[in-house]
Parts: sequence; C-alpha cells; structure tokens
Amino acid sequence: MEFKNSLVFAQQLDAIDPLRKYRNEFHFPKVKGKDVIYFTGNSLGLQPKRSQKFIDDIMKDWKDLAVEGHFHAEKPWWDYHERLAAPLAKVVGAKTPEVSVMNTLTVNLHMLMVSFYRPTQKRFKIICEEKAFPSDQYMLNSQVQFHGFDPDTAIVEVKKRPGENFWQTQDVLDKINEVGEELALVLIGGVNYYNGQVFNMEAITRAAKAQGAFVGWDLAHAVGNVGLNLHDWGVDFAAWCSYKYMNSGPGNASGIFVHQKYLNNNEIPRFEGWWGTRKETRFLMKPEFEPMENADAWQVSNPPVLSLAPYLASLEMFEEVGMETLISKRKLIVAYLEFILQEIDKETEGSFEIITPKDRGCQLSVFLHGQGKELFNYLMENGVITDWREPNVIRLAPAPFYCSFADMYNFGQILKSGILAKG
Ligand SMILES: Cc1ncc(COP(=O)(O)O)c(C=O)c1O
Ligand SMILES: Nc1ccccc1C(=O)C[C@H](N)C(=O)O
Repeated sequence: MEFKNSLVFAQQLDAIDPLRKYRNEFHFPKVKGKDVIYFTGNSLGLQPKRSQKFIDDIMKDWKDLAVEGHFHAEKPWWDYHERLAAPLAKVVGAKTPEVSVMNTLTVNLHMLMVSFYRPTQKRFKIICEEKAFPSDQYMLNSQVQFHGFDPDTAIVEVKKRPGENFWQTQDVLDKINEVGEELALVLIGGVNYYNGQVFNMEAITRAAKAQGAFVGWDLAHAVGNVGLNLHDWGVDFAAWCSYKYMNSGPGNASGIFVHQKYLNNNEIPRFEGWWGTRKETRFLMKPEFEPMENADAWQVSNPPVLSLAPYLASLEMFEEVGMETLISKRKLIVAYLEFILQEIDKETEGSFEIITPKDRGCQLSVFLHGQGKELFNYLMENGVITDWREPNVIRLAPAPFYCSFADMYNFGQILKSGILAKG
C-alpha cells in the first residue's frame, strides 16, 4: 500500500479499520482537555472501560456474600483463575492446561527456575541476551548464586555486533552450539523491551533443545503483541505480565506456560502451596500434595481475585477480536508510523534514527540525534505520551486496540513542530 502523509489519508485508514470501535472501549488520559496520543501500551496498557464492572462484581459479592463468595459468587473465587486459561492459551499458542495465572512476572520466573534451572557441575550455563530487562538480570544472577555458581561464568550473554542495534539470530544459535553440553537453560525476552526486536523464538528453542537444554521465554513485551505458538515450538516454560498489551492494570497478575510434557510429571520439582494441589481434595486439608493436572500445579496461594477481574475483562476483548486481527492492524499501523517518521526525518534533515529492526512487533524505538529530553518533554506537554530510555531513546508503541492512524499523523505534526522549535 502506498502511504500518504495526510490527515485525510490517515482518516481513510481509520474508516476501514476493523478495530475502530474498540477505541471507545478504553479510557484515555487527557492533556489540555483532549485525549492523548498514547504510545506507552508497551509499558502500561490503557484501562478498558469494562474492567470496572468486573471489579465491581467482586466487591459486591464480597459485600453481600463475604466468605460464601469463595464458592457461591456468580463467578466463584476459588476457581476464578481457571476462567482465564482458555482465552490466554489462544493468545500464546498453548493448550489450555498449559496456562495458568498467578503472582507477578519476576516472581513467576523465579518459581519456574525452581523447576527448569537445575544446574549440575557439568551443565550449569544460562544464555540470555545482553542488557536484558534489569529485573531479568537480577533474577538470573540471584538464581545462579543461589545454586552456588558464579554469574560471570554461568551467565553467557549474546551480544549485538559492533555498530548494530539488534541481535542476529545466527549469533544466538552459534552461542547455543558453542556452549553445547554446558548449557542448562536459554532464557531471553521474546520481544526486547529496549529496541522492540522480536527474537526468532522457534529457531532458538529448537537449537537449545537440540543441545539438551531447557528453554524459557520472558514474554512481557510479546504477549498480546506478536504471534506465539509456544506449544508447537516446544518451549519448556514462559511467563509474562498482563499490564502492557494485555491491558489488565498496573502491576497486575502474570501468566505462565508450562509445556504439556511436564504436567503430571513427578520428575519436575516445584515450590508448592495449597492452590496447586488437586481441587477435589484440597479442602480435606490432608498432608499429601497431589498436583493439579494442569499448570495450576504451580499455583501456590489462593489467587487475588480483585486483580484477576480486570485481566478477565481484558481477555474477553481478546476473545472477541482474536490475535490475527490485532496483528494485522498492528503491522499496518507500525508501518504507517514508520512512514510518518521517515517523512519527518527527511523534512528535519536526519534528526533521528529508528533502531528497531524489521523483526518487530508493536514498538519502534527512536534514537534522537542531538535532541534531548526537551523534545520528549515537548511531546508530553503536547499530549503525546511516549517514554524515555537512557541515553537518548524514545519508544513508540501504537497498540492496535486503541491507537488510530490519525493519531500517527497528528503525532508526526507535533514531532515536527517540536524539532523545528528547538532548531
Ligand atoms: C522483559 C521484562 N521483564 C520483567 C519485567 C518486570 O516485571 P514485574 O515487575 O511485573 O516482575 C518487565 C516489566 O516491568 C519486563 O518488561
Ligand atoms: N511495571 C512498571 C512499573 C513502573 C515503571 C515501569 C514499569 C514497566 O513495566 C516498564 C516496562 N517493563 C518497560 O519495558 O519499560
């Protein structure tokens, strides 16, 4: 499609957008009385209007039923989390029993490391990407130390090539083969938080499995954003947060994936709690732990239903729309944003550079040449919500659920005036 840098053209794209009615399903913050142009769905997704009712229902059941709500609410709390598994399984390409919702992301990565990082003197190394999200680095370092190994030798980072802003798949594969029999685990962010790159999860998983290692993915920036096929790819485990593209609210519950082959499998160690034991006998309060037959075996505590409620509301919308529609709009709107950026870059004589590679999801990361935080501040003051990452990068993620093509055009105009104002 040939794009045009005009409002009329952007509005034409909006008119044929199958997701256009969903924009009104979200609350937009306002700046100077106008809805903002929201580019930070990769950090915190907007609030779906319908999430309020899901929370209110629980507050009402708690008010009216108190403890009876566990079993007698319209959506009983004791198995409330089970409602999330089937719609989530579709989002991540899993079988329903492979998915559960619990805790928060870094906590879940730790819990899954209990099962999937069991180093021996011979096989103890972990491959990850250089400059992984800091929480993942802290998680990996502390796990390695917990097992008595030295992070400097046990953690092997795949680096970008000099002068390049992205990782080459071949370099990840080569590193896997080089570490070979010492490789215990590969754990990488499926979509990188900084440059927006989508890793070739299928090829990397295959290569790591061929070396006899476990493979886990941190899908914080991938879930609800890119196509995932965790079961068929043979991924061992994955975890994600729900507050970015999944729009479930700040700090909200995390999802996990555990491959079917580890369900009902006594070889796999876990840290256990009462919500992981079979629900049929849970309230007999017996000393024996009998694991649930699905990924709920990894559940520890009774789930925080007030935070699962907005996640369920959001999943209802993913069910209605489906990942395919979201992905095709996402591809189009990101391509349009890229086009708008390129046009502005020409007009302002090379004032920035897109560092996101072609293997990308929703996010374009833009390196600002000679423009500093003032430009970022100018955007924010003019109703464009982006985020700033040191040293000089703004990240733009036009979430397909609620961003419009007109937003992209209008953003371009604001960006141009910001750059020109600074001169
Ligand atoms: C890749 C990645 N890993 C981990 C986290 C941390 O998540 P949480 O604070 O929910 O544990 C985030 C986002 O905050 C992230 O983007
Ligand atoms: N949960 C947060 C709480 C406070 C500030 C940022 C976050 C983020 O999620 C950051 C995000 N992971 C990122 O890719 O920058």
